[in-house]
Amino acid sequence: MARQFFVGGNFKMSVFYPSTLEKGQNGTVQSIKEIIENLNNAKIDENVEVVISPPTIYLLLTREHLRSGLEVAAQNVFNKPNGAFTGEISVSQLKDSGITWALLGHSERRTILSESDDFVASKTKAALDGGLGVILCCGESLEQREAEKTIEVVTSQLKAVADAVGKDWSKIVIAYEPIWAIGTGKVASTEQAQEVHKAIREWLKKEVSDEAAEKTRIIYGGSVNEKNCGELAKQEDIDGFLVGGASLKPAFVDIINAKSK
Ligand SMILES: O=C[C@H](O)COP(=O)(O)O
Repeated sequence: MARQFFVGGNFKMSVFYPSTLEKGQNGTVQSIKEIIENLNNAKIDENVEVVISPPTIYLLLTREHLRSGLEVAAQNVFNKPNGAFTGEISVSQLKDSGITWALLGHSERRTILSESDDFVASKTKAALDGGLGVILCCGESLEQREAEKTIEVVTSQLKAVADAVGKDWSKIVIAYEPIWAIGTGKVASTEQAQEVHKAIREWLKKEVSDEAAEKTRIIYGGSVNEKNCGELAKQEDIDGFLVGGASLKPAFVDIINAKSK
């Protein structure tokens, strides 16, 4: 069964857009409007599922201006339904605002904010229970890769989620993002990426179900750009991309259309 190609744009804290800003600045309301307008006017392959993830403060603005058919993801969500949790945002608040996805387990949150596998898993469960789709990130550090622990690290991150959510992975998209490739310009080779994606699919088959292995989209993230996306998109187990820096540039559209180029 063909899996629908999926491309996510993770803006992180930035809304940098080359035509409006100097590099290093975070961007403005005007910058995000410009990015959205570019996407709204672009010719996008209708077979691709596109989800963009702006900083929290711009979620509503993005949803309001982005054309229908393109979805919006929060870069985080809390694992409790309501209460006194300063600074957090709930699943129901996202749903109420028309935000249909959450991006969870990004390595920047795992490392800088010390999010554990179990915490990521509990947030994934809360998001799924509340009806959101989840882009679930996993990936190894350079040290772990050099110690040949890549598959062990990635599958243990995924196992924590399987323990929490069980067998229904229909609303999870797995983003494999080797930490050493994020924002470094060092993209994983097509062989390196395909090898890990294949191993993740085998893990899904063994630990979750045949159906999850067959249907779950496994996307690649880490220095994806308009030049390297074509070869990566041809790999059997690469079902799309999670794009950071390049999602803030007009060429993001070329990455979205990588499969049909
Ligand atoms: O979530 C996206 C990844 O961290 C990749 O970021 P990057 O494309 O800037 O390397």
